[in-house]
Amino acid sequence: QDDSSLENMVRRFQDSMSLPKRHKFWETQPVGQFKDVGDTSLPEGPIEPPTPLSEVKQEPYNLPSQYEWTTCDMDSEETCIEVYNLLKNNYVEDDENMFRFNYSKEFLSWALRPPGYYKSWHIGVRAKTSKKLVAFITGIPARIRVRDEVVKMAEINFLCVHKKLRSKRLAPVMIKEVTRRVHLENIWQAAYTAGVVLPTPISTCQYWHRSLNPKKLIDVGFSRLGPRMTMSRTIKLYKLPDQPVTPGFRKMELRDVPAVTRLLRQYLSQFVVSPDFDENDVEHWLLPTEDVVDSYLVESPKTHDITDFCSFYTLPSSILGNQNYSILKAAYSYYNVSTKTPLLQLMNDALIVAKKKDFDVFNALDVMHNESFLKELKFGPGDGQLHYYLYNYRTRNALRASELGLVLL
Ligand SMILES: CCCCCCCCCCCCCC(=O)SCCNC(=O)CCNC(=O)[C@H](O)C(C)(C)COP(=O)(O)OP(=O)(O)OC[C@H]1O[C@@H](n2cnc3c(N)ncnc32)[C@H](O)[C@@H]1OP(=O)(O)O
Ligand SMILES: CNCCCN(C)c1ncc(F)c(N2CC(C(=O)NCc3cnc4ccccn34)C2)n1
Repeated sequence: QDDSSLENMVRRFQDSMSLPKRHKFWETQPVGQFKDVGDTSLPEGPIEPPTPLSEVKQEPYNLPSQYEWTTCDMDSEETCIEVYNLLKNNYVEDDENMFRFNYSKEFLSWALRPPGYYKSWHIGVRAKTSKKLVAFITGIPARIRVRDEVVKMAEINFLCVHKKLRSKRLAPVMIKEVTRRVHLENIWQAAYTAGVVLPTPISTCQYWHRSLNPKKLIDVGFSRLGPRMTMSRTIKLYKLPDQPVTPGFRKMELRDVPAVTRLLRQYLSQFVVSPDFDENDVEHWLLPTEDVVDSYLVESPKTHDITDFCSFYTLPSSILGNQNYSILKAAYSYYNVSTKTPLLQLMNDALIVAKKKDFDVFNALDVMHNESFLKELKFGPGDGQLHYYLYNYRTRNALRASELGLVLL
């Protein structure tokens, strides 16, 4: 029996005995370790000091002999298609394998090319003979504030190993390689989220879903008909007005970038962890891009001040094995700011425009002030939890979801 299947047997046994899980890789990494949880003597901040650049490993980590590293040029349409197809067929699924994320090519191109991005952080693994892309991991640079410290970090995402190459310990090699390439740019911290528990979350959030097309959601098994509910009663329950109700509610435009940046920076300063966006970042991340990100603002009809902002990104899921539908069109709440319009009303307008754009469901995490509108706007709690992590940065203790002002894609 090769090592990995023995490893899997051991893991299944451990799980069945609910023994504390070993994290052979993560226990070697500068991350909060489970054994240290609650030890308030450990200071908040970097866990390890930077290494002198001359001491950073210059050559890539070793892969199994039949594979080779490749840098994925996301400016190339051909490479974008390869990355899109790898993720479409092998990326995150729900626990019942009914859905799989289907990030679009345009979305991936947007998500991976923010101001100051490094091509070398878009890392692929190919089979040497077929040249087939079989694994992927990405980093993008971000300035993340933790309390009063603004830290240059890498946001790590899109870790994916082809289904046929799972449980071969390829993921740790991918992670070490992206870590090495980030170190070469003199960056020593990272931020990432995952649906799985690893050493050690800085916070854990709950997903909430607001039905926009309840008939389709029930048909595909995303939701179930409530007790004592008929389909027509359910459709009526989730019905929304045809137009937003807030006077001055309109799409964001390029000319709004300075005002939206001021509004967002001020609003995000109240959270313990948040991005430190400048105007270039706001232009990239929040200017509307068709089928990728939508953003709206409220311009006071009287003063023409910009007083509120809301945004959501487009992340469809493939529906695995349903006769009538193949795609679930989902909107994910992104960054929202309310200073004059009640957040409840602002988010209801976001639901209205999302329904108008034919989204089936509007998802939101219970981060920032989202808790204040979720139940009232008829969101239901989801099955997935999202765990937030920092690499080589300890936080004093775990944060409440409402202390998080960071949304990763
Ligand atoms: C300074 C710069 C630092 C930059 C780096 C910062 C860290 C970035 C970290 C990455 C942030 C990613 C953010 C996202 O993209 S989250 C989305 C992750 N992708 C998916 O879930 C897609 C579907 N699944 C797969 O493609 C594979 O199952 C993956 C690739 C996830 C694991 O492949 P496989 O199933 O074939 O396993 P293995 O035998 O190779 O390796 C097993 C080891 O890998 C650990 N593992 C499993 N899942 C994850 C996970 N999601 N994050 C971190 N570690 C993970 C696991 O605990 C075990 O280690 P240990 O428990 O024994 O210790
Ligand atoms: C590193 N990037 C983190 C974000 C990845 N994101 C968006 C994510 N990570 C874990 C989740 F648990 C999750 N959920 C959204 C909720 C949901 O919609 N659950 C039903 C469902 C529909 N389609 C899919 C596809 C995959 C998993 C669940 N799915 C649960 N989202």
